[in-house]
Amino acid sequence: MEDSSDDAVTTERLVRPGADDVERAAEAALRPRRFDEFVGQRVVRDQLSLVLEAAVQRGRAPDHVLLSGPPGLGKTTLAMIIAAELGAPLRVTSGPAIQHAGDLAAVLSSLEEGEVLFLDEIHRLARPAAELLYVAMEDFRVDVIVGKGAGASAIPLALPPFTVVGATTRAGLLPAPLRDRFGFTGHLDFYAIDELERVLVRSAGLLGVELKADAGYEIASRSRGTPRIANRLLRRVRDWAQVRGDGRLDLAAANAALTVYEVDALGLDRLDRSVLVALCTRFGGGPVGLTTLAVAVGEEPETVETVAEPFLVREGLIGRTARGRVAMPTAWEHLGLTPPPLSGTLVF
Ligand SMILES: Nc1ncnc2c1ncn2[C@@H]1O[C@H](COP(=O)(O)OP(=O)(O)OP(=O)(O)O)[C@@H](O)[C@H]1O
Repeated sequence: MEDSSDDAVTTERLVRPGADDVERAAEAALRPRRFDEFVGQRVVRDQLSLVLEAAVQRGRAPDHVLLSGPPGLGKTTLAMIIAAELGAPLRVTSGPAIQHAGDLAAVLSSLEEGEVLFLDEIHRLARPAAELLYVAMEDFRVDVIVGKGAGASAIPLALPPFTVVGATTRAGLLPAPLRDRFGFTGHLDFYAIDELERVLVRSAGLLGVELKADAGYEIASRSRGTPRIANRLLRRVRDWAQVRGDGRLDLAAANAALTVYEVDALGLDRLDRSVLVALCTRFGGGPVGLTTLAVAVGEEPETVETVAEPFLVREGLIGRTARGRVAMPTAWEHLGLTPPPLSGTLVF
């Protein structure tokens, strides 16, 4: 299939895990529709398919499902697959989209029997909406408030059975009573390189391009364990091959394209590298405070902390200590620098 929604070229960083609406539209064409197309996450997939199959056999709506994990790993995709496997309609909304409990009451009271309600970023639901939701999940009822002030009264409205699929990047932020209403919780982990290679082969097929195995490996290893990033890099390599190359997605094209887009062998981009370079060359590997480090790279501390650091810490390139950020031995190695004699000694 040709990718007609071409294409979410954005000025944001290429290796960010999240996506805006434009990019989500481009992603839609590559989204797996059934479990057998969904690569990796074998444990969650097996457990979930059992939950669904059992519910289908009983002719009942399955337990509510909570999916947790970092952005871009397939939570929305799984929610869509759940609805497809159940043959049920899917309603999509998100915590931030629901401003008031009344908004959620309106959604809930219009659900059809068996419908799947996907609530993205469920941890961002305001407390009154969260309270309304867990009553609805447990008792299949919403209390509709009629009137105002002292004369207001609650009229219980029965709801047909439905299934909530909640997605969150921060499961720990969910109020305990809401978390307890989910009969099944699945945690999605970062993907291995060979799994991302499979994602890429599938996506290349859907985009109607041939991806050479070595190019697939190269793109996968720069994709930070995240299918969304893998697909995004694939689209940029395809651009390069079309405009500057001979159309083939081979290793040379992958390397050249990812050099143009400044995504290095580990999947670090310019911001990540400038943090590492500043830490190693200007502060001798640290420890250095976040604010000082941010000034050195010309960014806000929040940007360094939330955009660059999570991956650098996850990859063991930098460490956070009580006295500030430190470069780990792998950071020096990655930059091709020699650490000073005492660096790597952590003082916690
Ligand atoms: N297991 C997978 N197999 C194949 N493709 C995948 C898989 N997981 C995700 N993708 C691809 O990555 C893209 C992003 O996935 P998805 O939107 O489901 O992530 P998410 O976890 O919901 O992210 P967010 O938290 O930002 O909403 C999808 O469009 C899909 O094409």
